[in-house]
Amino acid sequence: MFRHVSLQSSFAARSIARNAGCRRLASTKTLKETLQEVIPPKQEQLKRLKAEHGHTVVGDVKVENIIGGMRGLKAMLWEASVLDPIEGIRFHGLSIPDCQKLLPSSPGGKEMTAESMLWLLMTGKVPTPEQSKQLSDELVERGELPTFVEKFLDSLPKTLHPMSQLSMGVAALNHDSAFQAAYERGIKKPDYWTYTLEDCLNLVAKLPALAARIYRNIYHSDKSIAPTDRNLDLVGNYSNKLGFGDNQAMTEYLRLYIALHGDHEGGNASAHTAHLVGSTLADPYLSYAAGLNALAGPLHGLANQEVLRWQMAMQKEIGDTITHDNIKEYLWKTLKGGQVVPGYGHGVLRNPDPRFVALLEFAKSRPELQASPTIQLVQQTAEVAPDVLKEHGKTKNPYPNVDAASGCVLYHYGLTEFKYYTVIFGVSRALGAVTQLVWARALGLPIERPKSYSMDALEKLIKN
Ligand SMILES: CC(=O)SCCNC(=O)CCNC(=O)[C@H](O)C(C)(C)COP(=O)(O)OP(=O)(O)OC[C@H]1O[C@@H](n2cnc3c(N)ncnc32)[C@H](O)[C@@H]1OP(=O)(O)O
Ligand SMILES: O=C([O-])CC(=O)C(=O)O
Repeated sequence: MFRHVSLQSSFAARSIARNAGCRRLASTKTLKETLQEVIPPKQEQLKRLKAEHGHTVVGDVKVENIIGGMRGLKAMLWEASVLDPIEGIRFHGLSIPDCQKLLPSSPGGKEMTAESMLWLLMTGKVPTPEQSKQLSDELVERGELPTFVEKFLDSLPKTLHPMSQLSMGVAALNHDSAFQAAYERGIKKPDYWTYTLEDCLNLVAKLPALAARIYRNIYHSDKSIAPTDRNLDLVGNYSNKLGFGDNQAMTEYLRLYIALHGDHEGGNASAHTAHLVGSTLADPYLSYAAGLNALAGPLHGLANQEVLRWQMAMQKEIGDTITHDNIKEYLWKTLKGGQVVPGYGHGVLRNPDPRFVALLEFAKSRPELQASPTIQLVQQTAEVAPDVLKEHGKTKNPYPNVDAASGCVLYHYGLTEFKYYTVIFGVSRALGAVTQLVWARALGLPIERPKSYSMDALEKLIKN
């Protein structure tokens, strides 16, 4: 069903893969040193594009784009990943299986680490295991929360949604923003990116402690949180702090989940929001807090919570004997009730989401997950829903997206509080959002300000 990989992206992937082989032997440069190396040629590329092609037309703007949520408009610069409607996401040209093969894992594990994905997104290069480990060590050093943020989180009511708590906690971290302080001192534009990088690394480093504290506060009233283990990677510590550190399979799943959800080009609502807010030179904490608020919508990241809620309701109604026919009936009931089927459809993808495929492959590789009724229901639903959605006739993409699968493994391993699931997505999506913030400042991108029209003004424009 998958279209052949485009020549350009397979060429990029082969060349990154070849270079990865060389670099593994050679480079011990830090992330910042690597960025100092890769930023100048990109700045030159942007200058060239502006000078030579500033007026080249690459698409039309139709009225349907304007009234259809800007769907299909080629209107943003985003370096780290590009989404193909059929084959899905590529990170600097690398597909998900490429990344699984090439990106370093943690000692004793098989899944790529968040640090190695962050390195790839930021630099376009595959890190050596030493570089990935060195970035882990750097993040561990930066990972403690300010005491006032801990107290602030502890004071919030348990009934406040975990995503609201995450967004408020991230916004509060701006108390110590290096970018904001430097801006107030009066730095020059070419220096913006280094202070932005400083904030971005601090943000990524502190997210596990922040997100785990929210989980423990809401769902485990004893408030005990594991201390940071300096030998572990970012996700190893996150899993520990959540209380799942003794479950190696769960920790590996979290590594895969967090690497895969890291970036999905620029136009998705969370990434775009963080980019838009960042374009005003609001610091990375405020920018990403805004992105998290977009992620908390049920048509976007919150869908992973909705999938489990919907699936539980289906299980309750159907009972123990689940067949394709009664799943089909439940799907029709949902659609006829005027609701969307969570975990299906997509703004850009027109094929099953390769992230959904990768997460289900993980489940298929472990016997205890294969036997899980929750995971079996996800698989059975994915066998039935596309035909129902095609017959329903509205959805442009009747196939499962990542949210259809992401929660079921968490649920099986005992993280059953599904209102928390989007927080894990929020820990992950920071990887792509902060990468763009660093690059937007390094490239000197301007404040975002598209032109809008009223319907009357649009009609006038059409007549003219
Ligand atoms: C990580 C992520 O954000 S992945 C997406 C997570 N979201 C979900 O899973 C929620 C369910 N899916 C949806 O609501 C949509 O498919 C979206 C929001 C993801 C994409 O929206 P769009 O780009 O507008 O989709 P599309 O162009 O196919 O929509 C056409 C129609 O089909 C409907 N439709 C799309 N997906 C579904 C679905 N899963 N179930 C029922 N109807 C759907 C739309 O609501 C729309 O109806 P309308 O004409 O009455 O307004
Ligand atoms: O790309 C989108 O619009 C939604 C999505 O899958 C993501 O952000 O991961």
